[in-house]
Amino acid sequence: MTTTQVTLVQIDNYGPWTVTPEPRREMDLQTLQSRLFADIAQFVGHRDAYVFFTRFDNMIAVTNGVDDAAHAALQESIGNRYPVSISLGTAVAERPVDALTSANRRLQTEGSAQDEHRTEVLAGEYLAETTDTDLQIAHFDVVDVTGKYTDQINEFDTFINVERAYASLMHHLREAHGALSFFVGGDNIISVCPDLPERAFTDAVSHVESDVGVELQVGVGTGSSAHEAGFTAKHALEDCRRDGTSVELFGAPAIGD
Ligand SMILES: Nc1nc2c(ncn2[C@@H]2O[C@H](COP(=O)(O)OP(=O)(O)OP(=O)(O)O)[C@@H](O)[C@H]2O)c(=O)[nH]1
Repeated sequence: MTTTQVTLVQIDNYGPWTVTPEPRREMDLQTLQSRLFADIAQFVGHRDAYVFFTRFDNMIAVTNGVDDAAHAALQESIGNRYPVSISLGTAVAERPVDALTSANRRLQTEGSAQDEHRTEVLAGEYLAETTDTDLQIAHFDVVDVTGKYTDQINEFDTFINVERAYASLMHHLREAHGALSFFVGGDNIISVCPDLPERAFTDAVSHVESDVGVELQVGVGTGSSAHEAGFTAKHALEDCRRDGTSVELFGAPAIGD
């Protein structure tokens, strides 16, 4: 059984800030958002956690093994260095979407994302201990994106194909299994999953191919932290590339072995 600790990162009262005293230059907002993401990624990455940029004003992190003191330190450091502050809600559940919903609710019950008095909320629960099977992470990518898209058609049309595959996959895994999937650049999608069998990934790949005509491959890993699960998933994806298979589970014997 998986146990996912999710942290919702929300910039406090960001909407009003972006237009006060008048609308701010868009590239200044983009710079702030991407630097904030980079800072948070570096902070949690050093603790073997993952963070995904999602909408940038809200980011979703998988923080198994990261305790309340570390969350408080991150919040304090951002507050000291940025013109905005962040609130953090954390929760633990078997299914990633359930952990996120609980984490989110902790902030929602404290007030609105656009309430100037609701700032630097730090509310949550943290895993007391971790085990090697707490997290299952799947790393998907498009089979031969370079040959089929990048070297053939213009960048925007390549982007449309990758985004359509992402939309199809994220909906399918969210509805069927309560998994959370994130586009992470290039042709890569990382899914934080509950404990799923190989069949679920075969079905997901088939679903995307029949839905939007994009062929995916996926490596699946497990671990006590997002880094550990994600890193084994990357190795499993290398097995797909080497063997021409569409699904590989790290450590599972290959069919025919
Ligand atoms: N975030 C992330 N991006 C990656 C990773 N590996 C590759 N990419 C991105 O994906 C793009 C395409 O690389 P590949 O997936 O290796 O290329 P491909 O042509 O699809 O080749 P195959 O995956 O072997 O079918 C690269 O330009 C990178 O932007 C990774 O591990 N993480």
